[in-house]
Amino acid sequence: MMTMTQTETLTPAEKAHVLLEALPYIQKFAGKIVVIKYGGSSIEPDSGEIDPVILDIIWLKQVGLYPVVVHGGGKAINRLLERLGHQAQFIDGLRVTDEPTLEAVEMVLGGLVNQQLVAAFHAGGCKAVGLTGVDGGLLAAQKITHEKGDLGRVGEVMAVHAEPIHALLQNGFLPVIAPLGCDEQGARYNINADSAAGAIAAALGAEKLILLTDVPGILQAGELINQVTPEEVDALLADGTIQGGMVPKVEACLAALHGGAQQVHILNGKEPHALLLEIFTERGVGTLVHR
Ligand SMILES: Nc1ncnc2c1ncn2[C@@H]1O[C@H](COP(=O)(O)OP(=O)(O)O)[C@@H](O)[C@H]1O
Ligand SMILES: CC(=O)N[C@@H](CCC(=O)OP(=O)(O)O)C(=O)O
Repeated sequence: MMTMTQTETLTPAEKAHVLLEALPYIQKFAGKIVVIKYGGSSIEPDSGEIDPVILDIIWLKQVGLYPVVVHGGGKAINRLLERLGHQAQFIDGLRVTDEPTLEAVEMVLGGLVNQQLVAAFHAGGCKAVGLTGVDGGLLAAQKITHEKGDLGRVGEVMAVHAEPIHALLQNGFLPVIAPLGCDEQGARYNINADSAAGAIAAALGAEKLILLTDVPGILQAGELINQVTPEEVDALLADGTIQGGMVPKVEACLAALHGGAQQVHILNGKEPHALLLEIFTERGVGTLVHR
């Protein structure tokens, strides 16, 4: 966040310029849906300060965009599992989820992290409503079959029933969605948050999907890749440049593009106000995944 000292170094004309520079972007994006995935690696709950990411999202909403937040919480789940003496295990960035792990996942995603975020929005003067993909049948899921092993209660999104999101947006609420889902028999699943965000962005035909994480974007030999096509993503997956938690992220980007989202970005949520800089200035940050 810009401090008083920093803003005082700008002349009044420079301050006005900063505001005016945003005008065409506000005009372009007002009324449009922007799905923001807030990664567990960049969420720092209870840090004592208002999170700049929360402020940015409130700003987007205030100037007429329709943000939809999908959150992760992988690190917080790991912390709870550690306290319970349960070992966390991943295959290609997806958590192997046995029954006790599913309980921990539901407590952390549907409870702790979701409510921390909703409360933080509330403190910023923004009406947010927390829900999971189980609520209103939002995320219809089925068990994932993975070639490298049994992932247990991990689901893939088969359909998005977006009515609860539209109902909240139409009534002025910011949806804050935890990535859980269920099937028609009522079996509940742990869904990777990037995958959930990609499916939701596709279903909403979002103007943008923005994945916030703890790295500047897709890196190759330590260098940021500014723009990448689906074909280039396939090559980066095949040669092992993209691994671990970045795998579901790029797959979510491709699914969102394929499903009709207009622009897809991966940004560093720890870079102050990366969201505002990406949407409201000419300065592109992070990696743009484009057709
Ligand atoms: N090519 C790559 N570029 C950037 N990050 C990568 C790449 N390959 C693997 N990663 C890993 O992916 C991580 C981001 O995924 P993840 O830890 O799941 O974040 P989040 O919790 O924000 O979803 C990075 O911190 C990095 O360790
Ligand atoms: C199946 C699966 O891996 N689910 C994730 C859901 C949370 C998540 O994706 O959180 P981040 O975005 O912080 O990584 C998990 O259990 O960690």
